[in-house]
Amino acid sequence: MRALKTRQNTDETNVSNSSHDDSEGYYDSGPTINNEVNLNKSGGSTSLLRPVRGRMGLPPPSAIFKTNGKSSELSSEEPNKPEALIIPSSSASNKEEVTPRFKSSDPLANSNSGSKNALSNGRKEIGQAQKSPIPTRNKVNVNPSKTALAIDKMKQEREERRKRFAEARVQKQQQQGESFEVAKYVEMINEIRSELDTKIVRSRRKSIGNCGTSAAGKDVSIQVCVRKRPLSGKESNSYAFDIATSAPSKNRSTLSKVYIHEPKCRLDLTKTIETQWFDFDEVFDENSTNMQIYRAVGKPLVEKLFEGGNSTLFAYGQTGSGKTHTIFGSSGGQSPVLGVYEYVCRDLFRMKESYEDDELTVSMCFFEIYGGKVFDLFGDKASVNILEDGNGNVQVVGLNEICVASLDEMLKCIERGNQSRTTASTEANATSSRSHAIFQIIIHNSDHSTLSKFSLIDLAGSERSSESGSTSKQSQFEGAEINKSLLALKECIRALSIYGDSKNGHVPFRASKLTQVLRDALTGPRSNTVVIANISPSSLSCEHTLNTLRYAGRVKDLKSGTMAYNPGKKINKQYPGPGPETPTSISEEHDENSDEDQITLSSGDTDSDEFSNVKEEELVTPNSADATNTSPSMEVFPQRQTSPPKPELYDSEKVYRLSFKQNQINPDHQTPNVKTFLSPKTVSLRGQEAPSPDNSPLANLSRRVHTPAEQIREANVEKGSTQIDEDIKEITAISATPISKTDKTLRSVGSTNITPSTTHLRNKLRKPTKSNDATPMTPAYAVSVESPTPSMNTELQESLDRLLKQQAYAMESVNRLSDQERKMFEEINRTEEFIDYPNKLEEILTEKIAVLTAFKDLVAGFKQKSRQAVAWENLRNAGLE
Ligand SMILES: Nc1ncnc2c1ncn2[C@@H]1O[C@H](COP(=O)(O)OP(=O)(O)OP(=O)(O)O)[C@@H](O)[C@H]1O
Repeated sequence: MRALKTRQNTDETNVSNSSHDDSEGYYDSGPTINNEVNLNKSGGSTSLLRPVRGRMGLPPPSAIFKTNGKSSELSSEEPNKPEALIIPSSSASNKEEVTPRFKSSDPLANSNSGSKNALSNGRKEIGQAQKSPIPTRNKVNVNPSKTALAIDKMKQEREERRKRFAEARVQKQQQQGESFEVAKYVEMINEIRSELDTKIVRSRRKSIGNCGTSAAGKDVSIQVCVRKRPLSGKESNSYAFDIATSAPSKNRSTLSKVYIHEPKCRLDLTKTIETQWFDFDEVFDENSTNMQIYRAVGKPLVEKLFEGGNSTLFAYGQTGSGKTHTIFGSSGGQSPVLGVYEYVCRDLFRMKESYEDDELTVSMCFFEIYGGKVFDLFGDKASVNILEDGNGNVQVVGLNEICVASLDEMLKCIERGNQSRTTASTEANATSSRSHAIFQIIIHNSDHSTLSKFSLIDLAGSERSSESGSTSKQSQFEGAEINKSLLALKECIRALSIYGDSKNGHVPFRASKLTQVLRDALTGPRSNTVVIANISPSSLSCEHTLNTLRYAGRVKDLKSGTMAYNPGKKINKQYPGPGPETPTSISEEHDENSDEDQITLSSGDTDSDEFSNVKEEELVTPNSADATNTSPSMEVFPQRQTSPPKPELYDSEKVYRLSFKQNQINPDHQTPNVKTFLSPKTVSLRGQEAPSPDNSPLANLSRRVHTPAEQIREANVEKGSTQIDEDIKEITAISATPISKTDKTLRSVGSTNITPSTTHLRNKLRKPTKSNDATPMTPAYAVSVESPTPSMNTELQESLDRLLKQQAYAMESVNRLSDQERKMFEEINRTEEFIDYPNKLEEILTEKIAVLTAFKDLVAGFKQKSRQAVAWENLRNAGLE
């Protein structure tokens, strides 16, 4: 406080303080007298000198005063001689400003601190004047003292601290909310998984082996696999949870499945899990290793090389899903992980040795496609061109092709090339590949002709621009290029699966550099392709995971060949209902007219009896050893499928839904191609007698699973209901009785009669009622006013008009709300689906309360006005106005 006061006084006297305090801690030593600044501002000459005595009775030090540039010295040897202040003669205001503080000839008589400070300042000024004989002119620089600065700093720190605490509190609340939601979702997913454990339906492959036959009669082999990586630490920390369940096939005669449990939040804030499944040739879970993947899908490709077939293995998936980890391994972490490429190289050299007689030679090239350009990773990232020769063969001109004689040599070269890759750190991945990397191993015959080619491709991540978190032009350009090339690749693969090769139909290889360079790898006489769709299990990446699986599904979803099997459309036709002989009850419509059902079996696959194939379907347990255990429970997926399949869902894709509100599940109500997946809890509920004869949605509220937020909401609704009842009572009490009867004064000027049709209003608020009750609410209040005097009449009439207008508006709102309400109940009755009634009711009631409160205020205001009017009239009558 003292310091502040000092500062205040300092300001008043325009003393500019220096930086350090005196011994008392609130004086600043070394002030510069700026009196002259203030004084000289007025432009007048010095006309008044006022005495200021030193504190503690000490004689004031001598001081130098400036009067319009002239200085005069006061001697300290004259103690009674007053110190001087300079007041410009021409400024009366300045005189007044300074005079009161030095009015008393003895400043010690001034007991208030302000005076003391003024005195002190005066002394300091003088002292300073001694120290600084030549004060700076026109310098207005009020520096706060150290203490004041310290206080300011403390204040600032305190505010920051509070802000931090508030933020932490909000964050904690959010986290608690999130963790609650996560726990609920995880619980539901686990419930589904436990069901799946015993009831996974596995589709049988139509052919065994990799080869199929295209519509054009060519051998086509495309295998599509899915690899799920483990949840990363970063994802776990951000409340992500595992939404992917892999159900690998136990034998090669059945397809594997991957289930994606998509967390959903409906408009009414209900949490649901929608489970979709996809069939693939292989599904690798989070515990699978690169070696297992190589053994399952890589090794057959290497073997094919020595038979003269081209092999291509590429990893596709969103950024950070593990493509590079799969193809090139990871060098980070405690133990480096070998990529599939290394296993390929090892096996290739091992197998080559067994072909000694053929004198095969191995060469390799490594390049990347970045931003639509090709760069040689074995040639210092030199840009190379892609050209087509006269035969239509694609040549990468200027690409280094290194001949290698040993495995070590090969691995070293690859490592060097790998280090040249374009990577960058993005939000999703610290070492994100920004390009498609293509590593090719070429096996030459002894006459240097090419026997076969193995292409290992680490594709750039899909969804690049959104995932990278960058909005720069560069990243957008990268994203566009990547997605363009990925789309082109998919289209080429699909076209190849139909036509066999580009001679029988158009295969859009020229659509991108990626497809151009992969042309010969994909179109060789016996080309074999394996697509590994890498997925992240994180709930935060659900959308991307589904996109990846759809992409992979499209690649797999061929009209002919190995992957042409479409279980979704065939099963139901063969198994119309559950029974002891029927192993599954998945209900899907069989479209007999659809061409897509005509499966061309691969060579060697003689099983053309689709019915018998379906019979062999198994129910297997993904996590148990007893993979072929058939389950008699056929009622898991109820069969009521009369509508056509949902168009946006792919054929191989199935959807289940598990609702958070388990008692609301109606198994008979299904949207097309969507199954309600019943949890055990639901089943038991359904098995019981109806818990309440009242089937209204309100009756179901008590049986719901409530989140804390919902409980609060419901409490509010209850509060709202009570309040609205009270409001109605109050309005009724206010307005039902004519004011003229209750107010004697008013009777003398007229009467105001407000009659609300409360019964009607009550009925409206007491929904639910019959859905056909569409009678709109008529204005419920009739107000009439009579006033004896014309002046009163005008005034009253005006307020009455206003009131009536507002009343009409209020009634209109009530009517509108009632319609909404009615619609809501109609919807509930029609769909029998759960609708979060409390939320909507709360909304409606809140609005109604607002309307009624406003109306109540209006009535009160009007009554007040009427009373005033009456009072004025009485006064006027009494002649007192
Ligand atoms: N199966 C797995 N097991 C353990 N860690 C994995 C697995 N798959 C991926 N990872 C880890 O996840 C991170 C991202 O993987 P990776 O770099 O391979 O992703 P990517 O799909 O190549 O991404 P981008 O497209 O951005 O290059 C790496 O740290 C990697 O080690």
